[in-house]
Amino acid sequence: MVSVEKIHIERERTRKRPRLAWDVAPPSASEAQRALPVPGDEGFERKHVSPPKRDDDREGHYVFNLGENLTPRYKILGKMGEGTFGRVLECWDRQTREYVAIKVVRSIRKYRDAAMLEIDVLQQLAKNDRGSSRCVQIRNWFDYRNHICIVFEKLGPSLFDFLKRNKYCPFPVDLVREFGRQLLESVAYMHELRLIHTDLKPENILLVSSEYVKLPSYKRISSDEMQFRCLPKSSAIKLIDFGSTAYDNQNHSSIVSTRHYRAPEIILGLGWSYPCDLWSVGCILIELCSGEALFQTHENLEHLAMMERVLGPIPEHMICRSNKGAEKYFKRGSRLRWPEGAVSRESISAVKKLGHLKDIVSRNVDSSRSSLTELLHGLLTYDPTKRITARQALDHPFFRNPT
Ligand SMILES: Nc1ncnc2c1ncn2[C@@H]1O[C@H](COP(=O)(O)OP(=O)(O)OP(=O)(O)O)[C@@H](O)[C@H]1O
Repeated sequence: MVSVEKIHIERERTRKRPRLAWDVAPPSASEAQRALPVPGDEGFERKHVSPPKRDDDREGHYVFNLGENLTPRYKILGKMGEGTFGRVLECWDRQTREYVAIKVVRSIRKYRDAAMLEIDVLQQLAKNDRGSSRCVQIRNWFDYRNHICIVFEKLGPSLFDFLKRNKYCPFPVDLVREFGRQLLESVAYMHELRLIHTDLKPENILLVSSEYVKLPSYKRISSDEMQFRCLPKSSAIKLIDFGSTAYDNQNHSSIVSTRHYRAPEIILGLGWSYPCDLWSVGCILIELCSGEALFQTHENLEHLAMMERVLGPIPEHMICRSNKGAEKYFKRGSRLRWPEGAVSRESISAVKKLGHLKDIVSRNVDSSRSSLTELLHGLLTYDPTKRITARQALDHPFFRNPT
């Protein structure tokens, strides 16, 4: 069995291409159905023929045209996203008469194997779900022309898509609280099943609905030009992308997570477990409140320097245990080689620009400042053994006593 470790690619911040017109309403169900015969009809398969077999592109992606069939059952309506593993297509399911999102995995052995692991995780999540897991639901899967296809319920835009579309205007703190609560519920659910997501980030948190409202913004550029901001109509979210999910008892690859959301124990080579997801949640909550990623870096030493700027010194006991690769980031055993180890002046000023956690929160949040700061300190605790768990976080006053 090929593990996700083998296919793990250092996930530097490669922001996804924008989803295609996520805010444009899909064609109405009746419109899509009108053109389509009813499943089960005699000759159904003959009517909904698959296109002639074509070569995949150079990266092993399935080549398609809009309006074609992906097996006789699914009609391809559009492309919703793209990731390392494959492309996600919006399709019409002729059998269930619903829109679905189908991840068509690249026809490369390691991605096919990883997709089978993802299916296994998705089935575990579905089996134990009592309706409140807030993890995307798998509807079906099949192997089509050497591409593993995973059929999901169709969701809306990601929180990252939403922020981007809003020109990185932050979400109001009450909405961040709602997102945070649901995100932690899904993380708690996964951890109780002994699963670690390892790739939590705003791109992997999807709004359930694409509906939004457009409100005048309080910031006016000039007297005749009113700024607008969009807010989702519903705060319901679900977690996606279980392609990097690990079982607690499995052998782990040493590097996981997308760079900006990567916990210090991973960078220091100390090994990782459930707490790495909580670190990512901390980074995500700050990003939702401020509109931008907290640790905007592509490099380990700069990343650690940023952490020290926001959160204070890294505990000595963690530095002492760091692996050979991470030793070079420290001098005299326990002090960060900073700023002398910086690669550029820009890097030094990027670190300097960051403030303490408390100041970052104060700059971006009007109410619940102290309880949010306290929660974030719990999530962004360096020592993974002392970091709060998802259940403890859900019990925090930020969620229990909103002001
Ligand atoms: N159920 C869904 N409904 C709507 N859009 C979806 C759904 N699942 C995925 N998408 C879109 O497709 C994109 C890619 O999906 P996903 O992250 O699962 O792919 P991946 O290849 O595993 O990505 P990565 O490179 O991050 O591992 C998402 O960012 C999202 O925009």
